[in-house]
Amino acid sequence: MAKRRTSTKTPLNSSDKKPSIFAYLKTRQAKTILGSFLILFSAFLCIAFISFFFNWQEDQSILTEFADKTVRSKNLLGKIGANLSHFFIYTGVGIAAFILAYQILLTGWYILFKKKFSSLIISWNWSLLAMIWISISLGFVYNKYALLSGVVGFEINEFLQAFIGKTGLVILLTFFLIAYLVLRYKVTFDKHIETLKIKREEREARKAEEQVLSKTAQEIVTPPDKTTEKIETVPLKTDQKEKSVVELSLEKQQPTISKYSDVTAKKEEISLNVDKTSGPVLKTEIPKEEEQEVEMEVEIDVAIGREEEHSTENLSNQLVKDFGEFDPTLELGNFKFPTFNLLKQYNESISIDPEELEANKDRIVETLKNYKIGIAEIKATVGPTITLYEIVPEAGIRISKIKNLEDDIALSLSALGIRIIAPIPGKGTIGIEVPNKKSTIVSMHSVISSKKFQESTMELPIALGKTISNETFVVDLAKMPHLLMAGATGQGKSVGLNAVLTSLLYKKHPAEVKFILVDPKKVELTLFNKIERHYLAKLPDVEEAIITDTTKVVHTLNSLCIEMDNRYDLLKAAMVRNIKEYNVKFKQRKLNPNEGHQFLPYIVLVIDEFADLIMTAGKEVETPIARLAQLARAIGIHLIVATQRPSVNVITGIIKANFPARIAFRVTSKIDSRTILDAGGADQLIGRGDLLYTAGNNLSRIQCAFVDTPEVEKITDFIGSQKAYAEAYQLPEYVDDESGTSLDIDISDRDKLFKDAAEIIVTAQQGSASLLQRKLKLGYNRAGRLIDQLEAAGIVGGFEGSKARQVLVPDFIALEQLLENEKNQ
Ligand SMILES: Nc1ncnc2c1ncn2[C@@H]1O[C@H](COP(=O)(O)OP(=O)(O)OP(=O)(O)O)[C@@H](O)[C@H]1O
Repeated sequence: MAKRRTSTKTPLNSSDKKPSIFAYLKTRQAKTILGSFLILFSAFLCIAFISFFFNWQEDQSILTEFADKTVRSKNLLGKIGANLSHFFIYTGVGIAAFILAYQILLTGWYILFKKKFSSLIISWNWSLLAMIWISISLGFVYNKYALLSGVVGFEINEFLQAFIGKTGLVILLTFFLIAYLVLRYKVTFDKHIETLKIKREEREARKAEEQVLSKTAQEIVTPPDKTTEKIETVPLKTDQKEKSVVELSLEKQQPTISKYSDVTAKKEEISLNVDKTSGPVLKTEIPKEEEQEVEMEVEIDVAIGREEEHSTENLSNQLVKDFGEFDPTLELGNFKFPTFNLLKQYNESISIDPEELEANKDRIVETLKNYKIGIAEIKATVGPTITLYEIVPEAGIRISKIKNLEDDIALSLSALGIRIIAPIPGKGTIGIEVPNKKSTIVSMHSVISSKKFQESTMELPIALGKTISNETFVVDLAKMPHLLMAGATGQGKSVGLNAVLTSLLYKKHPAEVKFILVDPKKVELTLFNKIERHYLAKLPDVEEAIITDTTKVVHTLNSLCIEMDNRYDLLKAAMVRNIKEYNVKFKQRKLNPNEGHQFLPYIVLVIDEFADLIMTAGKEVETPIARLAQLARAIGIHLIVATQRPSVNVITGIIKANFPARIAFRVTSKIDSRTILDAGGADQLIGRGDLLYTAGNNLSRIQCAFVDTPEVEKITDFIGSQKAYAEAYQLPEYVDDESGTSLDIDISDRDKLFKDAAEIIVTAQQGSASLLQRKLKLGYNRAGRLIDQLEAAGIVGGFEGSKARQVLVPDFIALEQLLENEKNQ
């Protein structure tokens, strides 16, 4: 039985293995060689053809003696020229063979200058038809000269005349000529009549214009005392008149300057109305700028022509112009983000107790003195729960010496949670973190309302809490790209998870992010049920969006893998590298939704109590998690995995390797700290949200923001009360081995679209459900069922993991036979 999976295989893969000769033929060099060859070959043919017309009779006798060196041909291009010409002209299509030479020249030109081949193919088709028509027509008109029509034209002529007679042949040839002109050059009778009409109107307009011009010229030329009658009665030819206007106006323009300007004004008017044929009359008079204007008009026409080539680009631009960029939030356009007042505010001003600071400083200095470590300088930075004492040791003191004294210093300060950082990276000082006697709560309100968070442009910003210097600490989950959270029970893990989710709820629209929540403890994340139709994603036909059951977790993880494969297919089709670029392209309407493209929300999978899952499901959970962790970053699937038990059999090597971002709350042993962070330190935290964060390099000590259950409830109520989507975001269906459909599917039980599906699969030679989904516009379930039925019928092979199934039927005929045989059984 088979799992239904979406394939990631594409036809492109096959092209990777093409022999290198094909790859070489696509190179510029090969194209230059081929293009040049064809152009020269066309010249060769032309010369041979022309020479053939003069020497064909003499050369006819030597055609059979091709191999004989002593026999010479009269053709300029020798025996090859004579033979080729004989073949194409005499036995071929006669004089029309020149069209062939022209087409070869055109092909060479197209190859050389990278033109589109589609128009070349059209040109070839038309040329072949023209060659046959010309050859038949010439055969009909000059049937005595076989050279003009060639044997082809002559024979077809004879044949047609025997059936339809001479008159019939004339009618037939005329019909083909009309059809050719109409189809190829779009010539129609009404168009022709219209052109004639326009031409007549133009002629009349020109006459009128000439009359105006000659009249005006006469006004300038003829002194007031002269009569105009004489000039009017002398009929002049158009060009004569043009000349006279030009010459006269140049000579005699001085006396009446005002009139001259009148003339130019009139001429300008005319120039706007008359057609291009009247251009020359005015050209000598038009000032240079006006000429440029006329030229510019032509250039504009050319530019429009060029734009049409980029039709997809234009279409998307046009769509964006007409409808604006695609707005994924439009369906929930009135959605309101939760307000700050839903979050509690605490007194968060850090109280500095100078006595405490002084006492701690004295103790540190004294302890170090006991070990003969002198201090040159000491500086304190007071944070919400911790104060950092930065020490600059006296010259000559080895840092490793201080590092080794960590436990002794902690003992003499008699305080829990002391951590020594020697040296502080990038600072050259040694840090000693000492917990404050009175810690300050870092509220979610303070971090969410901070400028840093509000103004962040991150994809998935998370306000984790505050640093030791009381700065809000914001990180991007999209960059992490997965997060591992661990800590002993009661140290603030659940609060931390809520802080992460709250951050995203305050910053991301339901269209932009979806959560998959796995909560084996069944109590921690239940509040998020209220925002199921806004923010949650779930498997189809599953009631509860929050997953508590191990089997469902396995199904969901595998379904996420399918979603991942699907998304990679979409990214590949869109030719982008990641979800961000994909969504930008989609918003710009450059991706067609009819081809399966859609706006992709980020998916955040949160697993609370990962240890529990690993204990019950082991590899079944670990494998898809590892796969997702390795591959899902580019397509916007991010994992947050939390566990109480940070032992190596829970946080295995493969998982750790793919979770570079880690958060450690307080743990009970150094070993646990090492398991989580690959470093000590988490065992020295003070709990209650005190955490160490690493993204693969430095450790940062953060006080996690505190958000309690009533606050989360208020936020989810606020969101839940707003208009939601019809249903939660649907993940692809996953059918595992046990629940898979039987392969003995009865022929009568087959889907209506079975035959269509079989034809699609056989044509594409690719057995994938997603192909059927796209082509037949089906849901995943139905496409999956069809694939099962195709497998049962022996049309596609079995399930092969992430690869597309093999197609077992090579072509249509074999498919027809197979289906026919089935019916007869
Ligand atoms: N950031 C914080 N600031 C202040 N107090 C906190 C913070 N985080 C947790 N606490 C305190 O610690 C208690 C336990 O926190 P939380 O429930 O998150 O622990 P946990 O690690 O999830 O425990 P478990 O694993 O048993 O669920 C909270 O009830 C709260 O009083």
